[in-house]
Amino acid sequence: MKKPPTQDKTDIMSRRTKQTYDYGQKNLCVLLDLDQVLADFEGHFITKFREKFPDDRFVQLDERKGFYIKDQYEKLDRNLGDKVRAVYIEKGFFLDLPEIKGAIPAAREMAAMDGVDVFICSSPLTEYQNCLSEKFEWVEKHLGPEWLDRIIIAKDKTVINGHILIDDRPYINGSCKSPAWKHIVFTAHHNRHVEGRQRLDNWTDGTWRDIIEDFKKRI
Ligand SMILES: Cc1cn([C@H]2C[C@H](O)[C@@H](COP(=O)(O)O)O2)c(=O)[nH]c1=O
Ligand SMILES: [Mg+2]
Repeated sequence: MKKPPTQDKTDIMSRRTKQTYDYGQKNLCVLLDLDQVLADFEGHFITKFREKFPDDRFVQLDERKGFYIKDQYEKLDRNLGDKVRAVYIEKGFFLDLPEIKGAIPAAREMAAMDGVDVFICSSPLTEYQNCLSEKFEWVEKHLGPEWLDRIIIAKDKTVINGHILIDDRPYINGSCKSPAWKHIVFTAHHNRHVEGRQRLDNWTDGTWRDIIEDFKKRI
């Protein structure tokens, strides 16, 4: 465990987070996914897909099943895969994602809680050219520049340290078979068929506070 700083309060790391030092107390480290937890990827996708390809078939949100939109559209028509991809690799797609209702005030309140550190943990598209910088821009625009230091970009979230990961992707696999975090599934249309998981259904009914308080007692 890191030793407490001697006197230098300008140390960059101590400004970034309520840093955990070895004072005998620990902060709860919460990892928040971005797409479909803070930002409405699926809703925005349908809007843009229908604008761009008005004559094509599409999947209503309440018929979504499975994480990858592309896979489900390809089952409808195998030519739709490239069109799906064209929608979310387009410049501006990630920047223009609307907020998930209540997510921004909840993230701010969570980050201000005593004994809690919050990070945004997001996977980029392999076609990163627009997506990567726009994720940073989105966070700056919706949460503010001070959150830029809290962004973790990782293709493989299993290697990231933290106590909780709130993420809509129901199965998060990677090279670490026993990730440090407990996965709380953030409910989305595509994952509502998945059973037997601890969930957070929304940011608006206040249940997120109970989850955080519960985990604070456990660390
Ligand atoms: C639904 C869906 C998502 N993606 C991409 C979009 C994002 O870059 C990541 C999701 O990242 P997260 O950190 O797990 O939220 O996956 C995609 O390529 N195709 C899809 O259908
Ligand atoms: Mg997600």
